[in-house]
Formats: sequence, C-alpha cells, structure tokens
Amino acid sequence: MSAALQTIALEKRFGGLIATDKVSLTLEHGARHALIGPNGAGKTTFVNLLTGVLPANGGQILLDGNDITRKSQIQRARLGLGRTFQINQLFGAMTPVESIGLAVSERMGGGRDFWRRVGTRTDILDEITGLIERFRLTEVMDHPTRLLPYGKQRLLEIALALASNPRVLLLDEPAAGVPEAERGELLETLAQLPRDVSILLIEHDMDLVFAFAERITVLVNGALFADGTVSEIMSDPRVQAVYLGSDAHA
Ligand SMILES: Nc1ncnc2c1ncn2[C@@H]1O[C@H](COP(=O)(O)OP(=O)(O)OP(=O)(O)O)[C@@H](O)[C@H]1O
Repeated sequence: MSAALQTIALEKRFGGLIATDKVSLTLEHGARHALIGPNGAGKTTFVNLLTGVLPANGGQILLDGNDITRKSQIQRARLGLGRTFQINQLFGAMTPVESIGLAVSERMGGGRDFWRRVGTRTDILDEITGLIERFRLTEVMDHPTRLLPYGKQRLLEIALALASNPRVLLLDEPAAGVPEAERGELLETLAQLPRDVSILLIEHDMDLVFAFAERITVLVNGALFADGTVSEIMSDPRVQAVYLGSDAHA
C-alpha cells in the first residue's frame, strides 16, 4: 500500500539558496508525524511545496501514490490534502457554527442556500454538531469569532480544516500564540483527531511535539537531518546538539 503522503528528493531553490534540499519524507497512513527544525531550517517552505503555494524545482510529491507535484492548491485540497494556517485566517464576524456550517454544507452539497434548507438536512446538522463538540466550541458556538479566546480560534481553524474531510492534514504551528493556560485543551483535542486522517504537524512547541507525535523528522539547512520514532530522536546526540539543546523552544 502506498504512503498517505510521500516526497521524493523534493527541491526548492531561492536564487542561490537551497531552502529544500532533496527531501524524501514518508507520511504513513494514520501517522502522527512531526516536522521540526531550528529557525530557517525550511519547514515553512516544505509545507508550501506540499500544498502547492510554491512550485518545486525538482523531485516529486505523491498523495496516496498519485503524483500531485504539478497540481494547483485547489486540486490538492480536492484530492484530500487539508491544512491549517500559521496566520489566523478566520472570518471574525462569523460565529463558529456559521463557519463550520458553511464548510460542511459546501462539502456535503448543501451549497449556498444551506441556511434555508438546514432544517431538512439532518446529516449536515449532525456533522456540524459533531465538529462543534469534538473541538470544544459548544459554549462559544454563537459568539463572533473575533471575540473568542485565541485557543478557541485555533480549535476552530482545525475544525474547519477537518470539515473538508481531508485524508492528510498539515497542522502548521497550531500552538503558535496560544497562551499556556489554553494549550492543554488544544493538545487533548489534537490527540482525539480521527485515526483515518494522517497528520503532519509542524511545530516549535517541543512539549506539544513530544506529546502528539509518534514519529519525528528533523530538517536542518533545508535537508533531512534525522528521522525516527520520538524516543530515537530524543536520544540522538546529533539532534540534541543542533536542536534540542538550550534552544529547544526557539
Ligand atoms: N520567498 C523567499 N525568498 C527567498 N528566500 C526565502 C524565501 N522563503 C524562505 N526563504 C529562505 O529559505 C530558508 C528557509 O526558510 P523557511 O521559512 O522555510 O524556514 P522555517 O524552518 O520555516 O523557519 P521558521 O521556523 O523561522 O519559520 C531561509 O533561509 C529563508 O530565509
């Protein structure tokens, strides 16, 4: 069986700078896999290559064995590649139930007249309710998004990414900007994401990485530096030297 997502010798250059240096990474089905690396290691560039924000200069990207290297962002999303964004891209005036409702009804064929027909589509309503509960948004579901605590906004972003029913989900720094007090809820929610979604987490917060991931890939200077189970990476002296030393949260 082919991997959920695979890159083969993926390459990106910005002029003379090699930001992604022939990276071959395999995301297995059901994976809880983290991508880490010091600042400037090339994590954001790699995610932008995966999602089609940037074109690759070389190599291949396979989604479930299908070559998506030249596909557009929208085509990749339709084929099952979901993502969250580092920068908050939510509609501040909409409530969580409206945002999730729209995302679910788009996918399930409710279309734009969803709000008129919502009473007749129990399947859509069940899905919306399920996402609101799973992402602990019940108490704030009818509050404008811009007034929500930051941690709840991040939870809503992940709920929206999941609403499109991705097979592979790229979580791009979900804990960035989330206060310490709200991180526990975020972590518990991430731990409960469905296993049929394969996840690649890009994250600076090492506590979250070690709690969430089962496998870790380390990038340094754009190249794959180490790849292994959490315990292998934690005990690798080379990784400790370049990354997990005193600067672990950089
Ligand atoms: N559009 C661009 N043009 C030129 N150089 C770029 C561009 N985007 C990124 N780079 C360079 O590519 C390298 C990798 O950057 P990237 O942002 O992918 O790293 P990162 O691991 O995501 O870093 P951080 O953790 O700080 O976000 C850096 O040296 C960066 O300066």
